[in-house]
Amino acid sequence: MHPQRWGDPARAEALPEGARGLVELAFGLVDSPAAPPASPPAPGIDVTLLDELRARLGAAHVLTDDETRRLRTRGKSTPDLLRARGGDLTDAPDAVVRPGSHDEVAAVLAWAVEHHVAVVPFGGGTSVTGGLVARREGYAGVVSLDLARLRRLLAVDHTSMTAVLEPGLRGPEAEALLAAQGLTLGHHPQSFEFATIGGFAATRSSGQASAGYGRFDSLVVGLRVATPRGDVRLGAAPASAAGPDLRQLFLGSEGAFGVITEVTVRVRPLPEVVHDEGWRWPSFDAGAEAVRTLAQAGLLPTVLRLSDETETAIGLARPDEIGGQSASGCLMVAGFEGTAEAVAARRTAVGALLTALGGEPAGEEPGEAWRRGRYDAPYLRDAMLDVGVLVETLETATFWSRRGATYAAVRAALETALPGALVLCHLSHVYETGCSLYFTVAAPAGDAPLERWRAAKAAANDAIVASGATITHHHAVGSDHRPWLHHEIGDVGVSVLRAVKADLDPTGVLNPGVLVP
Ligand SMILES: Cc1cc2nc3c(=O)[nH]c(=O)nc-3n(C[C@H](O)[C@H](O)[C@H](O)COP(=O)(O)OP(=O)(O)OC[C@H]3O[C@@H](n4cnc5c(N)ncnc54)[C@H](O)[C@@H]3O)c2cc1C
Repeated sequence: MHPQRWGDPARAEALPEGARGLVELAFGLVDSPAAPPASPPAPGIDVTLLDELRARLGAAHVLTDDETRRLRTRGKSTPDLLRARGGDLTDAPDAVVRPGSHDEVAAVLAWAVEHHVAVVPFGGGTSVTGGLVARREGYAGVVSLDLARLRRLLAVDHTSMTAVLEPGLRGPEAEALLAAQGLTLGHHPQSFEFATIGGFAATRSSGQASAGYGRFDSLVVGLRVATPRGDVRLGAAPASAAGPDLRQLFLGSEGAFGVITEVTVRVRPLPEVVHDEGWRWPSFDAGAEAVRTLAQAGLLPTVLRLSDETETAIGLARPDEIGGQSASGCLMVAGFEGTAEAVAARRTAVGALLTALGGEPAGEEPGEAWRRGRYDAPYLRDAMLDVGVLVETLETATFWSRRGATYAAVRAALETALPGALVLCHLSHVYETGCSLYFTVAAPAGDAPLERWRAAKAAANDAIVASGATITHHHAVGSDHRPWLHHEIGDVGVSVLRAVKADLDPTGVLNPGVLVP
């Protein structure tokens, strides 16, 4: 991972020529290169404490060099990138520890409790909500607990169609191990190439094919978690009436309740056929009604996303990448995966319903173009930052009856806070009862981009909670959304979270300042 940009350093690129003209027209171009990579502050932890850990894990797995710590500093939100580009590494951990087993994770937690050191579980480092920035005050130091050595496929049950994965496996690594067994997990968030199995579980991630495969939390059937109070194993059966489902306490717990060391997931056969296609709608409202109808008819494709008018127009301005012939209306992408027979049957049924609802088929190219470029947008964000354009995303979910009001309220909040901004939205992650709304914002970065974005994001968060929607559908709470969580779960909900935290992590060493208000 690049320390100041998204993804593979070899793929860092300047803004493509076609997009450059568009950006210049909309915002102007201001050359804004990143500062040369800075050194993090010297480790602020007593070195003799680290020697204890070295004796347990081996010296090679307790690291304090600048490069290793730089790569474990914060996540990959635009504010994180802006701070890294400006040379601000003040949140760097004092050390990076890399346990190689569940027992070594437990040993690190015992050490942290004994010496009151804050521990930040680290998967792929792709958090966009400040999930990797622990509060430092009052602690003897902060260590990043990197799960990169825990990356095995531990077991496969072909009869029950489950697999046990270690948390440090990145998306492609997990898929490759499963593919060798003829299986797939089907979880493809945009951060797929770098994010990990443990991170997906700890944030309740949702992938681009969630309509067909389900959100990550719905794929999890079992968990093993190391907590400062001991080991927890959950998921004895596919379903259970043995009280509240405690797996749900750890899904989305963002490293604040324990470290997830094994994840048992539901798996599916590798699809025989993958087919993508586009549909055009006269308006976002018309397309959204069609999506609702599909969801409520039980006729969802595997992938389903609908861009609003602005996102469609921007996408269509670069037809080589997103596809389509007309800049008007809204583009829907539908993807189908499965056996040849199942895909054919579903395509026929979905196509008939969409046609009856007024959709116009746009052929395969828009869908195929989306699939080709589905992991590329984050690289474009860096290229935009290089020319002085602030780009960031945010997301929420709401019930169908409030979709229009939430969309309008968030859009208005962003446009008011950032005059001249382009606000794009797509609808994805669809349910019978509602959907998520995913916004992309582009605006001139100006002199104080961090402060301007924070104000805009706060306005959007206020609009989200005022409209009764969730503060996050899949990016998690982290430290960024924490001030808004009580609006969603109320005083009693907050005190339940605090009670769980106090019981599992009585000295508060796990990710302090993240999730729990
Ligand atoms: C460009 C980009 C695109 C993205 N697209 C999507 C998307 O499509 N869908 C989506 O859901 N999210 C998306 N995200 C957000 C992010 O990728 C997800 O939240 C992802 O699940 C984080 O996984 P990770 O392994 O990188 O976790 P990290 O960022 O390393 O950690 C995230 C949080 O989980 C905790 N954690 C990590 N591993 C463990 C563990 N084993 N046990 C306990 N706690 C742990 C961390 O302490 C932290 O609080 C995107 C982010 C970026 C930057």
